[in-house]
Amino acid sequence: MNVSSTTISEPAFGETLLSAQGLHLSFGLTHALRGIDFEIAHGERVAIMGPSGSGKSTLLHVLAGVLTPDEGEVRYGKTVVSGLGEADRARLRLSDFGFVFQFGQLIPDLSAIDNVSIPLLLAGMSRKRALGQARAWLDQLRVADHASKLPTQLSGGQAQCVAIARALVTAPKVLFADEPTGALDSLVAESVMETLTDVTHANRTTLVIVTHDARTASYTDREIVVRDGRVSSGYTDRQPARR
Ligand SMILES: Nc1ncnc2c1ncn2[C@@H]1O[C@H](COP(=O)(O)OP(=O)(O)OP(=O)(O)O)[C@@H](O)[C@H]1O
Repeated sequence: MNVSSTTISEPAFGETLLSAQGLHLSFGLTHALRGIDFEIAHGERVAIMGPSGSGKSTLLHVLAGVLTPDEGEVRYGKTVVSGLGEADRARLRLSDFGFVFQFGQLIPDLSAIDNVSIPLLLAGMSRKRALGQARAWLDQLRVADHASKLPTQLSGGQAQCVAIARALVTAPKVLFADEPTGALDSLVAESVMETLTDVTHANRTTLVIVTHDARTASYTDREIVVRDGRVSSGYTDRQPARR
């Protein structure tokens, strides 16, 4: 069972799924986004890169409908996300988007498998079924052996893989990740990125990842570089380090 109710009629693999047009956003006197345009295709894995304070996280939040731009438009399929009210954006995030953060933000008192099953239980799935699906995702993320451990008993990389499993368990169309490897040492970061890009590829999940780390970005299909709230030097297309 897929708990997500698809909000959009899904564009074909490779067609535009998410687009930003003329995005501007200020926080008081800080003009964080100063006119951002790009498109992301269904199934693409994209890294948003740039120096500290350039607007990467703000852009991710606007794309995901957490923040609304002052000017411009975010489209997800045919839906103008930036035109939706707060409640509709919250519904869209729950049904179609998944989120991973720098620190996994697992619930400390719950085992890995219970953490992963939470979104399914909240969506009304039976506990038995939710645990079965959670275990399958832990398996895909290569951490099924650690299912019964508490977050404090997991390594940083294992915890991040559990957090990714939790973000994917509802089968989101887009996974947004903000510095998912930022707290990991470089070898562990590579292993997490390899798993993350393999799993999103296998499930045809579009991946939008904010990172300032070139090695992390190298696992994606394309980089969008942001400087001073603008997309700098167009796009960098390349073959990802791993497929
Ligand atoms: N809630 C907020 N209130 C005020 N200013 C903010 C807020 N969020 C971001 N900013 C400002 O907007 C600009 C862009 O911030 P943002 O967090 O998007 O940058 P970033 O590229 O993600 O930085 P980092 O790599 O350091 O996380 C910065 O000048 C920041 O101080």
